[in-house]
Amino acid sequence: MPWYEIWLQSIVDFEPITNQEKNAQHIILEEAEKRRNIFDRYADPRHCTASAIIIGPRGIILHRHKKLQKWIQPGGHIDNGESPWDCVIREAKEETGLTVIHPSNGPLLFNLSCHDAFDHYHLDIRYLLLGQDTEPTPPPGESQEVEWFQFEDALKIADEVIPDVIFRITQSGLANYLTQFDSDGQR
Ligand SMILES: Nc1nc2c([nH]c(=O)n2[C@H]2C[C@H](O)[C@@H](COP(=O)(O)OP(=O)(O)OP(=O)(O)O)O2)c(=O)[nH]1
Repeated sequence: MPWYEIWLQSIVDFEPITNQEKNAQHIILEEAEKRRNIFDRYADPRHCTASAIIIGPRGIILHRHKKLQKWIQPGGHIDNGESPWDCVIREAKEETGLTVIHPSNGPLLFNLSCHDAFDHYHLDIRYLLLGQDTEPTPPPGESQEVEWFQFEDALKIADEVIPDVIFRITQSGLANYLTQFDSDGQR
């Protein structure tokens, strides 16, 4: 995994803005120190997942997770050898049908969360992705409930993740930046 050291350094460099993020950073670094295979979902019940925080002129994408029956961001388990930043592009495409990209200066780590997930425990690494202003087209088999939400509506419907994420979007000035795009995602 040639990208592993870059990933690890990005977790070390991450600047938490909430206690939840700070605790998650601590847990992920502790696990990474113990073993290198934290991306392998079959190696240990405690493993990394990756999530896509997709934002665009219409706000943020959420989907109603089929098993959880909760509105959360797209994401999932990381394939063997895949980097978390490639994983989020793949999962976003598989779960929403949208074309999404990383910001022009590279993958942007945006939130960390450790949570119970059925019989395992996720160390979830969340990246900001940019989506164009088009309708989601989830393929058959995936949750058909995928929608753009204005940030204030996302706060009402989604779980605990979204307040931290929207706080970071607001703090960074990204919300203002997004309003400068037209419906094709062009400046
Ligand atoms: N299971 C679960 N996932 C969560 C929660 N909160 C949360 O943000 N997620 C995110 C983390 C990952 O991005 C994604 C994991 O979804 P998943 O367990 O269905 O994984 P998957 O898409 O790879 O599907 P599968 O192969 O396990 O069926 O959901 C939660 O409370 N439980």
